[in-house]
Amino acid sequence: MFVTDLLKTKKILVTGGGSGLGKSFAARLAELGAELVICGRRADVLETTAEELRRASGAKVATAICDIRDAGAVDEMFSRIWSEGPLDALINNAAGNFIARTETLSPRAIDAVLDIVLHGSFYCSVAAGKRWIAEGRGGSILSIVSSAANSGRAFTVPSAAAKAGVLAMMKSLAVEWGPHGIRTVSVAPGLFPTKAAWSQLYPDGSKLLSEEMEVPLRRTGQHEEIANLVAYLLSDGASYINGDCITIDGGRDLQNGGGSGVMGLFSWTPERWDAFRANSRG
Ligand SMILES: CCCCCCCCC/C=C/C(=O)SCCNC(=O)CCNC(=O)[C@H](O)C(C)(C)COP(=O)(O)OP(=O)(O)OC[C@H]1O[C@@H](n2cnc3c(N)ncnc32)[C@H](O)[C@@H]1OP(=O)(O)O
Ligand SMILES: NC(=O)C1=CN([C@@H]2O[C@H](COP(=O)(O)OP(=O)(O)OC[C@H]3O[C@@H](n4cnc5c(N)ncnc54)[C@H](OP(=O)(O)O)[C@@H]3O)[C@@H](O)[C@H]2O)C=CC1
Repeated sequence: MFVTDLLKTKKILVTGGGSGLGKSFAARLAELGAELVICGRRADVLETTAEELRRASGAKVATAICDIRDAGAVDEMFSRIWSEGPLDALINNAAGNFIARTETLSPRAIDAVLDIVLHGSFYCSVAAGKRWIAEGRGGSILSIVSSAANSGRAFTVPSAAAKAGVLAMMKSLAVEWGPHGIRTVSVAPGLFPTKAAWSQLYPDGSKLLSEEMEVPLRRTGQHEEIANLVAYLLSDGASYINGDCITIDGGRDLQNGGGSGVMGLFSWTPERWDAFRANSRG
């Protein structure tokens, strides 16, 4: 659907690009000619993905091991990237999330999500923006948020709050950094199956409705569909889109608002919650 060199001159950092949706974004951007850097905490995951992408597209794909909760590590990563040439775009995709009753969350559990999603996205955005501004060059920042940023969402409250913070940051920067030629745009995905999201958010018994019935189009999203949107938004064709948030969810948010997708969780017993906690990542 796009010319094959749509992103040929672009160098793009995808945080959390080693797995899930970030990996699918990286694969599509590489196919369209972009040079990539993917970052995350797990070296083996990053290397395996980078090798796969290089083999499939012939693109230049670098990896950076970085915990984006650490502001110093983020700045070092950006200095290393810049030493080999500036970025044209940043995708704030890395995230952490899990279902829990909010009253049971420890401070560390709250911080684990807020630090990755809100602070991590903030550190990366500033690390990119200050370099672009100092050099008098433009750039684009794309953040993956969620419709919970607008509506809130029961049982994933730190994620909803953090995504709302990211969305406010993106809208604010659209205005503040627009005069520097820096564009921001957010994407709010609906249901796009990934191993991590499904194990952390949708264990058996969490839903009253089948996934398909939550979505007016009666199916979950395909990674290719959101990857194409991301590619377009980072291309020169989208050069006048600034500060907006695009929802891509088959109409799910219009049907469900912020709450009905979690109704199954209201009937969970404390034992059921303990069993989920014992089996979840982290
Ligand atoms: C249904 C509809 C929804 C619908 C919702 C739809 C909205 C979709 C929007 C977003 C979707 C996504 O983000 S999907 C992306 C999902 N991907 C991920 O989550 C991958 C990355 N996740 C992670 O790395 C981990 O899960 C995470 C806990 C966040 C960070 O790991 P760390 O190793 O840094 O942290 P840990 O040391 O293990 O844990 C930190 C603290 O968190 C606590 N903790 C960890 N898991 C916990 C859990 N399940 N319940 C309670 N508490 C938990 C630990 O006990 C620690 O607290 P103490 O015991 O006090 O020390
Ligand atoms: N899948 C879906 O249906 C939906 C997803 N989203 C959003 O889409 C994005 C991708 O989610 P998804 O692909 O499902 O989840 P994944 O867990 O597969 O992806 C998250 C990525 O972020 C990385 N990451 C997590 N914490 C850190 C950290 N502290 N520092 C650096 N990297 C980190 C992980 O790598 P590592 O663990 O190696 O660090 C992983 O590669 C997220 O922003 C999520 O909120 C929103 C709505 C729905």
